[in-house]
Amino acid sequence: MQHIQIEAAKAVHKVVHGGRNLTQVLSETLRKESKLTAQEKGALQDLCYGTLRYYSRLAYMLDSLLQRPVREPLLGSLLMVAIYQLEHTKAGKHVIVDQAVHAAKNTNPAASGLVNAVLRNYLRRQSVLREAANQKEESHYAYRQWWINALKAQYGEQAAEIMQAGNRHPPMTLRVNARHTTAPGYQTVLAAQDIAAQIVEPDALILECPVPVEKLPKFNEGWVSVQDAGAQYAAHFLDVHDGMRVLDACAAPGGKTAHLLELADIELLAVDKDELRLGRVRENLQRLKLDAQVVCGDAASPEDWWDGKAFERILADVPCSASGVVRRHPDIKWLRRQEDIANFAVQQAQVLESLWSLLASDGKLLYATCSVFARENQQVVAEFLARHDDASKIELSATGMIDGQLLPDREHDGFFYALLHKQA
Ligand SMILES: C[S@@+](CC[C@H](N)C(=O)[O-])C[C@H]1O[C@@H](n2cnc3c(N)ncnc32)[C@H](O)[C@@H]1O
Repeated sequence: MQHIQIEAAKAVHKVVHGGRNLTQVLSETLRKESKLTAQEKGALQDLCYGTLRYYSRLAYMLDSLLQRPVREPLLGSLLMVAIYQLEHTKAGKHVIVDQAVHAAKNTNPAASGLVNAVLRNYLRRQSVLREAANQKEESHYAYRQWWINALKAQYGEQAAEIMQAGNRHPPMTLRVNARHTTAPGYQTVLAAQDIAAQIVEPDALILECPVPVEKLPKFNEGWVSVQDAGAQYAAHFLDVHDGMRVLDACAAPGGKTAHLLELADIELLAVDKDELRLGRVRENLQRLKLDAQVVCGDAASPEDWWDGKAFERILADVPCSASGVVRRHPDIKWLRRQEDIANFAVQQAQVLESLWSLLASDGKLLYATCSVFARENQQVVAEFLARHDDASKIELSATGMIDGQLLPDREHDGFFYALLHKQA
C-alpha cells in the first residue's frame, strides 16, 4: 500500500502543480505500474480521485498541522493522500500512518519523522481540525473561492447543494443501444447475472454497484455503453429522424454521436479538432457497429471540411469549463482558472456563429455544455439570439431542468441545453 500511496501522491502532484489532467496522468501511471493487481489499481484510483475531490480541505488541514510549509511538494501530496485516507476510508488509522512513514522513508529518509509527527498530530486533533476547516468556505466546500463566489452569485442558497453534489461519488450509468434492446430488456439481462440496476431515463440505467465493462453482458457486441444520464438528453432533444443529414461538430469521444446513430438511420458527419480523441469515436462506432463519417477539423472554420450541403440537425457540444462534471473529474476544480470561463464563452460564441450558417432553414441546432456557469450557457445563447433574427429558442422540458440547466444530482451530471430553430 505504501507504493500505492506514493504513486497517488505523484499523480496528485502532477495535476495540482503540473496542471496535468488526471485521466491522462492515471493512464500513464497504470501503464508504468502494469504489475499492480486489479485491487491495487482500484485503490490507486480511489486515492487520486478522493484526494483531489477534497484537495483544498486537506490542504487547509495540512497547513494547520505544519509549523512551516514542506519544502518538497511531493511530500506535501503524500501527507494529503494519507490525510484523505484517515478522513474518508475505512482502513486502520495506524496502518495508514505506518505506510505513509515507510513511503516517505523510501523517497526521502529524512522526512519520515515529519510524516509520522504530522499524521499522529492529525489523529489527536481531528475533530478540532474538521471544525476549523468548516469555518472557511474554500476548505468547507472543497472548491476554489472564485468558483464558490460564482455559484453563490448565480444560484444563491442552492450553490451549497450543487457543490455537495459535485463532491459525491458518481454512479456507473449505462446507455442501452435501442438497436438491440430496451432499458427494461437490458435490466432483465443484467439481473440474470446478479447485477442490480435502476432505470432513470428512457435509455439509461444506473448500476447499484459499478462493474468493469468486460463484466457487462453483450458489451463487446455493442448492446450498451457507459454514459451519464444527463448526457443522454442530447440525442433525444435533437429530435433526429430517419434520412436526416446531421452534424456532430465537437464529437469526441463519441458518446452522443453513437446515441444519435442508435436512435435513427441518419447520415452523420462527426467532426472534432483533436485527432487523438477522434480515435475513441472510431473505436466506439466500431464496437457498436454504427457508421458515420469522422473528420478532424475546427468547428469554427467549416470552410476547411464542409462540402456546402446544409444539415437538418446540428449538435454543438462545445468545449467548456466542465464545471458540471466535477464528480467524475475532480481535477477540474483545481485546473480551471477564473479567467477560463470568459475565454470559453468567446470560443463557444465563435463555434455557434460558424455552425449556424451550416444549418438548413427549418433545421434545429442543439447547443450543449457540461457547465453550470450561466456565462457559458444562457448568456452565450442570449447573445447569439440577439445577433440572429432567423434564430429562435424551442423550450425544452425535462425533470429538474430549469431554463436549459440540469444541475448535478444523484442521477445526473450537470448539463446545459438550448435547442435553436432556424426560420423556414
Ligand atoms: C464536451 S467534449 C464533446 C463530448 C462528445 N460530444 C461526447 O458526447 O462524447 C468537447 C469536444 O470538443 C472538441 N473541440 C474543442 N474545440 C473544438 C473546435 N473548435 N472544433 C471542433 N472540436 C472542438 C474537443 O476536442 C472535445 O473533444
